[in-house]
Amino acid sequence: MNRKNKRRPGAPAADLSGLPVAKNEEYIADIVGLGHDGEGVGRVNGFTLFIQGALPGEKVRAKVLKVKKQYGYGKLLEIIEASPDRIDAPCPIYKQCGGCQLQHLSYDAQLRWKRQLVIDNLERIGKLRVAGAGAESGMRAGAEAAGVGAGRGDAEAAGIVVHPTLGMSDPWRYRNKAQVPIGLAVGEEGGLIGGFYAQGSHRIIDMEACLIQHENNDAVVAAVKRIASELGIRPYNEETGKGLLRHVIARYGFNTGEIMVVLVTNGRDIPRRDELVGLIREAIPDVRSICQNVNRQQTNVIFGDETRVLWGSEVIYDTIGDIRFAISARSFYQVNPVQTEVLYRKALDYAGLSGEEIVIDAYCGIGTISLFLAQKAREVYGVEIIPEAIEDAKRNALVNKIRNVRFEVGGAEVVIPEWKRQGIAPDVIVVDPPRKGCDAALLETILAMRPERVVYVSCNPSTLARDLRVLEDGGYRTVEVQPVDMFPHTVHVESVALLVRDGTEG
Ligand SMILES: C[S@@+](CC[C@H](N)C(=O)[O-])C[C@H]1O[C@@H](n2cnc3c(N)ncnc32)[C@H](O)[C@@H]1O
Repeated sequence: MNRKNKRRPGAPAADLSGLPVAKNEEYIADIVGLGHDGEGVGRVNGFTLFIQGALPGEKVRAKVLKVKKQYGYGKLLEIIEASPDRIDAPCPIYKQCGGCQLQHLSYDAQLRWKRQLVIDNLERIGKLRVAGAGAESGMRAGAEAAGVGAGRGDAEAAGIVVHPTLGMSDPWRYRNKAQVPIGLAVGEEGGLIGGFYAQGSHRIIDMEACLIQHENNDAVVAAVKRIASELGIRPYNEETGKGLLRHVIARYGFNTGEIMVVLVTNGRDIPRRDELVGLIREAIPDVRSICQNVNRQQTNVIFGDETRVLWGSEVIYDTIGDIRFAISARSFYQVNPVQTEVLYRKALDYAGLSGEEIVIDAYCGIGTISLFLAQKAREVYGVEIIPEAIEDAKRNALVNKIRNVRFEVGGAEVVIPEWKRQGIAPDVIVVDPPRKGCDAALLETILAMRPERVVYVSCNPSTLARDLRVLEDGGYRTVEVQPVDMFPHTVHVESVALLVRDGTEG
């Protein structure tokens, strides 16, 4: 269900009379599911009300804030019957901060919900049949719980096996990267604040500690805020486009202890730059790299195109398994290193390599999955759109003495068709696209190349489901999907899917 539909200018307002709820009135709602943004999906006299903070299985009292023809939004006023899965969120700023959405749900229930979200998307968007897909009790996601657009499930075979989500034994302090917008403290001359944007807004909530962030990243952000304030560095103002410091990015190598600090600035000149660098080095002894990224655009995009080293190395290193990775300022590197290893091992397992295969790793970033696969394949080809990431990937191959890999910069949808023209015939294609999923031209090329297996690593179950449908229609069968909890306490779900070409064994 598209909850963002806007009325066309000039179109008549929807007739909301006769609906079972009215704006500003209070109702008792039964919560029957959890929506994609972690909100409770309530039912009031058959009408759907999305209520932030309510959990499946609960009975709540809510005030209606907004009504549309098919659904509305309510504010949680009282929990009349609480879910056994409800817990007290440990973070003191959980309610203001938009970073986590599920801290009030027990971790075990979060894992169950994430699996259900994957199943719901496969069924509803992909029209795929999932083996034994009875909903986890009370864990249906938004549209499904509301009974809108339910899936047909028209795949032939027994259905896709969706495994229980692989969670963390300690799901806190797992992030290796903090990306913090900087603003001006209200009423305090010159003081800088930095934290998260409040949910659904661009209002910065100042934050000293984030419970899903590694402690070192908290310390780096706090130090940079303090030092920049002392040196009189002005924060960037989104509305006026004035001011200098936009974001502070802290990256921490969990297995090496190396730290990178990136200052994203609205211009090249940093006043008292040498003092700034000296004070950061003094405050953070394990820092290995201090970089500046220049972004003069009035945009939500964090990074600009120009990055330069202010001090130290242009990369930091980290390890996953026994492979060492160089990571530069703008390169994508999975944020949860513990679960990354779990994810990559599953991708490797699904690739089913014997040492003889030609493999393509599309959207390869700094070559993390490529290098994992190369240890078990004849040759791996990686493609990635960010040039610095490919430089990192090449360096990573050299550092790890892995020679059977070839990396190329460019859009996967452009480079892979070119590889096809050159006669490269992969046995396995691994894709790990951004949230928007695979480009249609890439899916077409995969179908034309006819690899035996496709391994699809996804951070967005809805685009995963959409793309699996295309691959299924083109002669592939989705065998299994493994959700991996890379982002505990948030609504984000990572999964890895195995597809085999029709007529081959899964
Ligand atoms: C989810 S990340 C995966 C990276 C890598 N596989 C990993 O696990 O670290 C997606 C990557 O796709 C890259 N990307 C985005 N659009 C692309 C495109 N059209 N072609 C190739 N790479 C692209 C991004 O820069 C990013 O590095």
